[in-house]
Amino acid sequence: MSQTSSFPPHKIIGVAVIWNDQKQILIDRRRPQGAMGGLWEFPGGKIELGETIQECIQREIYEELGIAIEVGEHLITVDHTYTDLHVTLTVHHCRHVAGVPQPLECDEIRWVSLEELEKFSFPKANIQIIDALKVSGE
Ligand SMILES: Nc1nc2c([nH]c(=O)n2[C@H]2C[C@H](O)[C@@H](COP(=O)(O)OP(=O)(O)OP(=O)(O)O)O2)c(=O)[nH]1
Ligand SMILES: [Mg+2]
Repeated sequence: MSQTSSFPPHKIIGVAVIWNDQKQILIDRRRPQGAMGGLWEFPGGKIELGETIQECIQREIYEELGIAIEVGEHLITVDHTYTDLHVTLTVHHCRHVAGVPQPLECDEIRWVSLEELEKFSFPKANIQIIDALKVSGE
């Protein structure tokens, strides 16, 4: 029998950098319990079987925040290994289209400018995402 599982487990995550018309980005704070509890992140989640990354991002954002977005350009793909988890974060620029964001699966949400991102604590893998955003925003 073939063995396909590995350690640490690998999660493929679609991640959204959602922009509004004021050039602000939507970030959310993970719930205190569980992995990376209390840290801020860009909303997103695990890809499901048969889904494209774009479909995954659109679905996750509707589930987590109740809003409609347009998924745009790819920003960066980050591979990062935490102690017990390997993640591939595929990050796209997105545009807020409709609905008021609600913290349906997180603790808190905020619209922030690119400069303000520095003030929030993100997981380690996000350093590369934030650097890429700064470069693309220059
Ligand atoms: N959404 C998101 N996840 C991130 C970011 N940075 C980062 O390291 N991660 C990690 C944290 C989690 O281990 C993983 C995202 O998984 P998740 O827990 O939100 O996804 P999910 O709800 O679909 O998965 P699950 O808990 O049902 O297994 O990626 C980020 O900016 N946004
Ligand atoms: Mg999530």
